[in-house]
Amino acid sequence: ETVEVRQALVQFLDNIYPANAGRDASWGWNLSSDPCDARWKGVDCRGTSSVRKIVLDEINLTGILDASSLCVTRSLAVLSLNDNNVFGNLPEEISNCSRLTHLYLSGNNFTGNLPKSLSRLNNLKRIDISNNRFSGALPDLSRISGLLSFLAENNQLSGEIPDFDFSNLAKFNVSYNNFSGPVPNVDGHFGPSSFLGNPELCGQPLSIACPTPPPVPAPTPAKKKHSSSKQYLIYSGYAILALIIIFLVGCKVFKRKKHGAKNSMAAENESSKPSSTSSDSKIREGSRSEFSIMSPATRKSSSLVVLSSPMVNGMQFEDLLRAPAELVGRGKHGTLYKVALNNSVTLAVKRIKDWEISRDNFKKRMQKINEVKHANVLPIVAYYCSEQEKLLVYEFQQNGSLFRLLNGKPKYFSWHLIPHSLELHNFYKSEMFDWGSRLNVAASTANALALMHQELHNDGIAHGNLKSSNILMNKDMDPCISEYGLKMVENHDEQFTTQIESIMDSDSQGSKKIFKADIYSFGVILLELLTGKLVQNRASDLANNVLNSILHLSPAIISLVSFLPPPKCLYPKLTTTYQRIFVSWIFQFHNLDVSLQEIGFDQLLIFLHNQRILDQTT
Ligand SMILES: Nc1ncnc2c1ncn2[C@@H]1O[C@H](COP(=O)(O)OP(=O)(O)OP(=O)(O)O)[C@@H](O)[C@H]1O
Repeated sequence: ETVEVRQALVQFLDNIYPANAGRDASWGWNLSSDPCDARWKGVDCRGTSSVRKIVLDEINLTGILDASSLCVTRSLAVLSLNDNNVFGNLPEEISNCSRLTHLYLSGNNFTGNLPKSLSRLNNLKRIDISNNRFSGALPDLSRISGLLSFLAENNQLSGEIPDFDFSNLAKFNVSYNNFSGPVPNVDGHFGPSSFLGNPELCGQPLSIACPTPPPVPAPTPAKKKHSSSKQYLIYSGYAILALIIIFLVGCKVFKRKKHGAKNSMAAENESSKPSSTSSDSKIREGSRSEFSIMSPATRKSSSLVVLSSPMVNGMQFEDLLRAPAELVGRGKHGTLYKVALNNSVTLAVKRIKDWEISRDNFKKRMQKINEVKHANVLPIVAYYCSEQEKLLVYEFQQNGSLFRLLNGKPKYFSWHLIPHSLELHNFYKSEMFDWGSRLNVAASTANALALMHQELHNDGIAHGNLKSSNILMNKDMDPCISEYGLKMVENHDEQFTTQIESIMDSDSQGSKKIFKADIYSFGVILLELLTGKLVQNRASDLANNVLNSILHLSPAIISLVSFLPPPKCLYPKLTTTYQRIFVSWIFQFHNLDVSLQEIGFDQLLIFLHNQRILDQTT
């Protein structure tokens, strides 16, 4: 180890076990020896020259955990301090130990909140903080997609239990804390013993039923994130839809009263329409049927445009209004409802929020998008636009999204391409989302994106919000890009844009940025496809775990990714940058210490194969 690491480790031990507290000189842990060569007590370097494990269990440590010093040791994967008397907080700086896979702090006197930064340790597989005095809410550890165990019993933690991915957890225990609210859906994976001793916790698998929530009025934007309960979402979905329906039906009744029967559905027939604005005319020219739900005076501001689609041939707005609707989810840019029409067609209706776009521009935009067809882009079935409301209608895709595929509801597939460990590999083997399928998703999405970009470049319409939940799997399990063009460049958050600029050549201004943002986002999807891990916090995950390591890559290694489809079928700009990211990610992700310069391509493949990293592909 370097002198800097040695110094930092000595500092760490001085803080957690002060020299005057009776520590044994034979332990090493001094500046004159190397932690690996001299085998410092509790240090394991596993045949390499860098510290991988520090295990200091049951040795009466009586100080504080100095994470700033500890995490100078970048290679640290396992930290175990079980059954000591370590006190104070778990510091935010623990997130500097970015390769940490196992964190065992059970049986100490830790106090205070768990640091939010814990959720950035996305290599973590096992966390044990049981039998301490931690308090406050849990950070959102559901972001750590490879987590196998979370043990936090016998603390003073409070708030609601976040929605972990319980299907992936092998061990989970939060008993004897102060958690409140409903137990998240554990899908039968864990019994009551994991939750006992939290007096304000309710719902399955505990025997205390939760109070039934009263029907909730339409939530205001400020309230929207406060509920995590599925039931609440469903109720509020019904409430919102009921309000929309009442509003729209009210408008229709008003229109009928005022103008008599002649206006009621006359506009349904295109030929019978009165003259309208140029944009309305354009829409009719494009073989669409359009009908209004407002009085003629406001018709322009509130019409459902049904685009030509055999699936909903003859669908009328009333059909949409009458059909039962279910709230599927709330995204950053709106709410999605599943609407079942009575002719067994199921639609997805996206209600977009806070999009300040004029009615005409919205229509033109939808029209342009609709003109470009690609088998891997989900077509818009219909749209609706008024001052207050924008709705987009798509065919509902029963097979869910790529996000879901990768994040593992077993109903579909496992999220593991490259198994994190043998146990998980075997567990999920039967329903693997195989490498070939992933390449198909990557190539089809790239081709579709390339075409959309090419055709819509002059109009400045990029996707704007490309991510794995917007890649839907159609009935043949082929990917379809959904919600193309629903976000404009000015809506991008600053951090995201800065991140994009830092990795792309910075020749672009204004609307070009959003095309680059798509390419960046596509890279994120590739990473997720390759690793099976979510890249949720784009800025930090990518910066910390991926992009930094590109700098250390030997160009020869790039050829490793020859298992990708031929470059011509991928979007050309992706080939170099993302292949580099791919390879570096493999190394980062699996904590591999190999000298990239010294190892040849063939050897590398064998090495990765032996490490069970490429066993899907080689
Ligand atoms: N046409 C569709 N068929 C089936 N599921 C869909 C369809 N469109 C979206 N979904 C799914 O519904 C859920 C909610 O979608 P929504 O677009 O509202 O959220 P999001 O994609 O997470 O966020 P954002 O608002 O940023 O796009 C997501 O899981 C998404 O994959």
